[in-house]
Amino acid sequence: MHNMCIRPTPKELEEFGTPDFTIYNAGLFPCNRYTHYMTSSTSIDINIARKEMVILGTQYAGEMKKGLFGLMHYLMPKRYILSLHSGSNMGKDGDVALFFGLSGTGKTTLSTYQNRYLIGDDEHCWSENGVSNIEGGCYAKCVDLSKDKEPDIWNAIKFGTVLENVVFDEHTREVDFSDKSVTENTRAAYPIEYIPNAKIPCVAPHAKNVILLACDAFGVLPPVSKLNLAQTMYHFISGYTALVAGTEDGIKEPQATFSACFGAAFIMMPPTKYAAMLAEKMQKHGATGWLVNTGWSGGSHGLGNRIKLAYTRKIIDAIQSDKKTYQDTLLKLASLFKKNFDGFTTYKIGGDQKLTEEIVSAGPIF
Ligand SMILES: Nc1ncnc2c1ncn2[C@@H]1O[C@H](COP(=O)(O)OP(=O)(O)O)[C@@H](O)[C@H]1O
Ligand SMILES: C=C(OP(=O)(O)O)C(=O)O
Repeated sequence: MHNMCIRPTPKELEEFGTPDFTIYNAGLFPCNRYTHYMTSSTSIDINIARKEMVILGTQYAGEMKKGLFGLMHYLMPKRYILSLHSGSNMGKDGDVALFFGLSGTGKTTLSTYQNRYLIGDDEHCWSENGVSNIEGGCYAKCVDLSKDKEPDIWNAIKFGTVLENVVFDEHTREVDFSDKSVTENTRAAYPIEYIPNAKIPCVAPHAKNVILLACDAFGVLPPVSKLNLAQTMYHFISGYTALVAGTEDGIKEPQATFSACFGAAFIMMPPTKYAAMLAEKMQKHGATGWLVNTGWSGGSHGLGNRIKLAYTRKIIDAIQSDKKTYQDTLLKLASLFKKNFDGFTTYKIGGDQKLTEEIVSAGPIF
């Protein structure tokens, strides 16, 4: 957990005073499952008034960071700051992208990219001043991690990184990232500065692209869709993905799920409150919404394949590429179509003029 927090300097520690919030983690000690409403031997309890969180019956580091994230979803909107379950990165020109998505949809993988500055992989705030990371580190899934596909995450696994639930050879200490015998949810927790192009401090201007990630297991969602503001809100409030084997226990086959604001477990107020704040910020700062499918194509899970990471990266590159060149080329080609078709508009196609008009209007509209 220390790795994933913003660590105070020795000077700041001297003047630290009383903590704002205290986590009591007794992960080895189970909760009493016979307590009213308790469904397992694991419990995570937050008392906002007492500013305390108690964790029982789980040693998963994710509960600490995500527990505090829930708290931020309560505290930040009260200060008119929007809390976001998203990754974020920034291009060389200062263009910021947010990657919303449920666990396993690609927030960490896609925000960590050698061509762009990493702001953070999971928990952000969007205020009047721009986007900022809540955390000081990343929590990457490392099941089947490979140097070729995710070089930055691979290289971040060095002295000082904590590997959780991985299996390794006790003699050589070599990790087998393909071994899922403890769980599929193997993790690497590292300070954000272990990613070479992380932007420190992790603050950035307002977002230009809001990318909603969905890992669709039905194979019907297009790889990418451009959304207008209303569509962005629709998908933000819906929070669709397929749960894949990984973070949540008991998921063997992908299952469709909807989790409001891509974080139903963390939000403390009605989803529409966060959606209204997001809409206002997107409008004010001219951000464009996108829905990117990082799941299956060519058929549902079992028939088709998961879209290759390299293709998703190219799609996201294209979203953020020079839109002016694209627009100019589009207009050029559209005018060639128009010029060519002008020759046909003097003919009557079919029985009456109506059909001709319909056909002409089916061409490019400027
Ligand atoms: N097309 C794809 N886009 C993004 N991730 C993919 C893709 N195909 C496979 N993956 C894998 O899916 C996982 C995504 O996990 P992660 O980035 O940690 O998600 P999140 O941060 O949203 O929980 C990684 O293991 C990644 O290698
Ligand atoms: C840490 C978590 O988030 P993510 O899987 O999105 O990294 C989690 O959901 O347990």
